[in-house]
Amino acid sequence: MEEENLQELLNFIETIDHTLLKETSLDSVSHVKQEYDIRSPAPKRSKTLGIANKNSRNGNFTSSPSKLGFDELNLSFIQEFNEDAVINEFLKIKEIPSLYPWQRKCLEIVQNKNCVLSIPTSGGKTLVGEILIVKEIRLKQKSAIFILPYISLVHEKYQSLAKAAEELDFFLEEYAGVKGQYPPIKRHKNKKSIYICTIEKGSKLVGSLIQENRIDEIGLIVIDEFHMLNEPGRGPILECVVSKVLYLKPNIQMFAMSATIGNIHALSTFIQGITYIENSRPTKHSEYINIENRLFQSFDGRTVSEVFADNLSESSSEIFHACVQSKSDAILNLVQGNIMLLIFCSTKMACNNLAVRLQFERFLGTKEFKKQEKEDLIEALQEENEGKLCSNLETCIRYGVAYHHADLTLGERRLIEEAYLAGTLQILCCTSTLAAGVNLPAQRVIIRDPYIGREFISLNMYKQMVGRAGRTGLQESGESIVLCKNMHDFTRFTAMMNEGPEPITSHMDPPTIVDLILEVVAANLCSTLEDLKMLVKDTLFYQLKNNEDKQEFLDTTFPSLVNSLLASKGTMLTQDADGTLRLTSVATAAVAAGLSHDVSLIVYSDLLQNKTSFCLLNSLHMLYLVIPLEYRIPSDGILLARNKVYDRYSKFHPQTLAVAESLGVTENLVALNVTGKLKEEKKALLCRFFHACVLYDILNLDNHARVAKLYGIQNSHLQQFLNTTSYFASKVYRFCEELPELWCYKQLLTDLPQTLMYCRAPNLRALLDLPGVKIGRARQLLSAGYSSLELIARADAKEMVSKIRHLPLRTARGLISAAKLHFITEMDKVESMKALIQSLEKNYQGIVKNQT
Ligand SMILES: Nc1ncnc2c1ncn2[C@@H]1O[C@H](COP(=O)(O)OP(=O)(O)OP(=O)(O)O)[C@@H](O)[C@H]1O
Repeated sequence: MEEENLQELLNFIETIDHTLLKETSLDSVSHVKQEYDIRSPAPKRSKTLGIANKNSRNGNFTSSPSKLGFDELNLSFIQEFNEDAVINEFLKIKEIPSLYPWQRKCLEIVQNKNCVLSIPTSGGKTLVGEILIVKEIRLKQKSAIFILPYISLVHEKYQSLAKAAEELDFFLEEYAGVKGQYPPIKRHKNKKSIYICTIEKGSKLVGSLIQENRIDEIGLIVIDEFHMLNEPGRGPILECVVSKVLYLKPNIQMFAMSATIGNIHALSTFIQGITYIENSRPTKHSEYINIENRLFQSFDGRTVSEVFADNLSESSSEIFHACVQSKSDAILNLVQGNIMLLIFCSTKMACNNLAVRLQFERFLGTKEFKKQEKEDLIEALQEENEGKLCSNLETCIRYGVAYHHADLTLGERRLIEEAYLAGTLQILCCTSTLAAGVNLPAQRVIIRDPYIGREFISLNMYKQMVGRAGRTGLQESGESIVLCKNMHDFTRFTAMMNEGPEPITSHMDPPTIVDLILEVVAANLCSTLEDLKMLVKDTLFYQLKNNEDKQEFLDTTFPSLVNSLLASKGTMLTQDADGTLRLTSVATAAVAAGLSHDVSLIVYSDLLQNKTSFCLLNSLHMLYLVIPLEYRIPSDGILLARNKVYDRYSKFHPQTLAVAESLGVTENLVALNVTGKLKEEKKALLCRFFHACVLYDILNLDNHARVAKLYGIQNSHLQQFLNTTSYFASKVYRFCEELPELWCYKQLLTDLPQTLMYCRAPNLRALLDLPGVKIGRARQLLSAGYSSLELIARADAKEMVSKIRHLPLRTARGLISAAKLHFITEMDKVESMKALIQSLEKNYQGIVKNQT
């Protein structure tokens, strides 16, 4: 018993964030708690008061009679368990006056059922998901998982829920990028958590909870953007989450939200729930299409009718004038006035060119508007980028215009988004990345031409873009205009509208279904072929087949797929004599690391191969191991300029040259690379090696801009490369942890993921840990005196805004709440540790007593 406790204590101590312990003593934690209104954990709730328990899924939340006398009852406590009170409390925190009628109705109908909610973009669906989560935590005392498609949205959600978490006393746990622990930390004092996850992390989280028999800690899974099922990469992972939960049949409600989709009923059949469709939007949206000097309007989102001079409504007259009556380019007329405008362009280059062009069209007075705020933004952007800022962007900003696309770093994009929201910028020329990943509103949305790159726009993406027009709380109405350059585009576009939303398909075909098989065998959900067949029936992939194909799949395709996993010399699965399926050690490691089966095989053989010739002269070979697969292929990933690579090679330190030599990278090869006359295999070797060199230089030269210049890489691409590599390194590390034959790598890779993640500014690591804080903002915080999370948690939002240039009040409040939450989470760890120490002491005293 003592040994177990001791081990538990040691494990626990391992999980403690050492930086925090260094930074914050126990005393200072309690100090912050007393002085800065960090709530103590809620009193433990007595079961005798009839708090909903496991059986509450049937929708009955009646309290069982209290064993306490009336006098002892705390009335506010009872109110806390009243559904309306909980909703109102949450709405108050979110500063939302009341629910829309459809939201109230939806909450009534959904109750404990699985549901797919479909409503046009910005209709208010996320709020319904959030209320369900808060109800789950407050009324049913269960934790909840919130799955979102992008890291940026996870950060946004974290910040928007931080205040509620602080006031309503629950934990927010971030599962995105390198953040998130599996299985999750068991929280002390019965406090519940909202796990805010990306799709991949959410799937792993659910898997780990099933494996540890802890899945009943979760009462609700909310999935935003459910139509992501349609994405080849992440769709199958999302499908896996749902199928695992359905197969297990735990007491978990699933609430999936989506913009309008074609086969919504197929999706609600898939999650074994109801469909809730709402077609109204809280704000009015006028939808226009322009072709040459003609204007069309759609009133129902499907059909279009032409707008003529004699049937102009008040709202359409300005657009009509801009597109039809004026002789100049429609876009130039549409950008006049002081309105919030998003202009979607098909390429990054088109965004840049348009932004530059528009600045000349803006009337001179715009330069004076929010002049100081614009200068502050420029300074913040320079701070983000080691003092540099593209001169075009700088000039555009002075006219209230900016571009926004993937060539900007995440930090730059965030600063531009904040400036737009604060009204410092009025026009953003952006690519589709903004429509999918960020919640920015607009009074007018213009689609410059209906393409994304060279592809014709999809209806789903179009709806996402125009959904930004007219957001609740900001404007009463919004308008969108698609500018078609020729009749061909116009016909194609209107035909697409007419056809209506595309149906969702499943991408979980046989190669990807293997990962599901491995996951469920690892989690002990399925152990025989028959179990697996039952599970497969719970996939969308299976359900979308016709009856004949379903039978063929179950009888032939699927069994032979499982057999192939057994047949390949037991690489992934083995089978006992009684038919029980087991994972091989490599497959177990792949599941633990979150690597797909095919990638894990490549990584495994690569690691074994490198073991025999590992060069320890410096860290270059180690970095070479964790280069993500997409950066090992010359045509993918960041393209390193060939001549720059040669220059860099010629200046390498002899030790680096020795590592190169040991990996087969010779001077001859690098010279041949300049001519481009290399075999694919050799090109791949150089591509991987020089990507490792980029990392090596970043870690040693400590100047990102210089490294970017040395290799001819864009700063934003360099940052993306670092993030991806850091994430991949964390997977490789986890993979090695599971396999004894890879023990040496485990020691070598221990700190690498974190080092890569924070290498741009290791001194800012604590600040960068706050969701959504990028390097520029962290530097600003530091120079304004907010050098630690403790100082941020203590800060006053208004004072912070006055000290930091270009910091919206909303962002400051979010930062302070997030910092406080950090301390609340750390205090929980400390309290668990204290409880463990007390139990150890008690046991030890017992032993001493027995011995004497
Ligand atoms: N009942 C309400 N009253 C006032 N504002 C609301 C209400 N419901 C939602 N909102 C606000 O409307 C905006 C859009 O709401 P929400 O994010 O829930 O919509 P959504 O349908 O999820 O949008 P998207 O499709 O972009 O994800 C938010 O700013 C939200 O706070």
